Amino acid sequence: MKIPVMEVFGPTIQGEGMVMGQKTMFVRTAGCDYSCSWCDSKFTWDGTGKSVMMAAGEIARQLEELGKGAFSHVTISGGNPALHKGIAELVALCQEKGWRTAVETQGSIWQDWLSEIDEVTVSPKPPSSGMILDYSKLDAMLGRLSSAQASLKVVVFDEADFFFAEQLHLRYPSFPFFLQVGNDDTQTTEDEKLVQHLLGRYQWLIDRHLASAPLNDAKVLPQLHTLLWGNKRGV
Ligand SMILES: C[S@@+](CC[C@H](N)C(=O)[O-])C[C@H]1O[C@@H](n2cnc3c(N)ncnc32)[C@H](O)[C@@H]1O
Ligand SMILES: Nc1nc2[nH]cc(C(=O)O)c2c(=O)[nH]1
Ligand code: SF4
Ligand SMILES: [Mg+2]
Repeated sequence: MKIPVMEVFGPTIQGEGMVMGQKTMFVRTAGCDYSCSWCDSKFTWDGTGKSVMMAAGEIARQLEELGKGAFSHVTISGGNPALHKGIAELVALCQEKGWRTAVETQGSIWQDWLSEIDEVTVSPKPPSSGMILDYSKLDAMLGRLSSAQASLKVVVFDEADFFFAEQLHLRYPSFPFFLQVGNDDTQTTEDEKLVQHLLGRYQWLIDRHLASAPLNDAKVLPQLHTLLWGNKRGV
């Protein structure tokens, strides 16, 4: 079963969440069941990007060509990769080749292949996104994943988002929990200004976190790739 692929890139470093700093390749699939107001990857679902239908074998070959043997980890992101059943074959192929796998998803759709992923980042969307979380779907997904394998990551832009994060962590206390700085200017090419602005937002999120008892065990992280390369695609 072919997979709609938006881009294959790397090696780069995982700039977010539970394995930040890990050298990894990226496979970015097309399509999303959400439409977050601040999505930094709108081109995967708003019609401005072009996807290609690829078989798992073709994707693996492209990863090998780009990675030139200097990688051992593949991250599948999107859009929502959990829209695509065909990713099962890609995951199996990565396992055969000895590559660890990670996925980025918002937690709205289950696929059996998620059980096979080494690091699943589930990123439920806070109020500022404009999306409404279906807790029953998230309960079901986290019920099928182990807390050694999965983590929760919440992007925070404001107080309401922070409160949402606190409630989420209280509901699922066994899963490692990450707060992530929201990028509110995903269009700008003025990297210096963006970095200064995002570091300010990081400072705000840290200060907010330090005062929050429910989030004592959470970790607060920026998007490292945005600090390094701004809003550039494919890094
Ligand atoms: C583009 S999404 C793709 C995967 C999946 N749809 C999801 O949202 O989890 C990858 C990650 O980027 C985060 N993200 C998207 N836009 C962002 C922004 N403007 N600032 C910070 N993080 C953002 C998402 O919350 C998610 O954790
Ligand atoms: N370097 C890097 N790290 C990332 N972590 C999550 C990403 C994503 O867009 O899903 C991403 C990305 O696009 N680039
Ligand atoms: S769920 Fe992820 S890819 Fe989909 S719109 Fe939201 S941030 Fe973008
Ligand atoms: Mg991204």
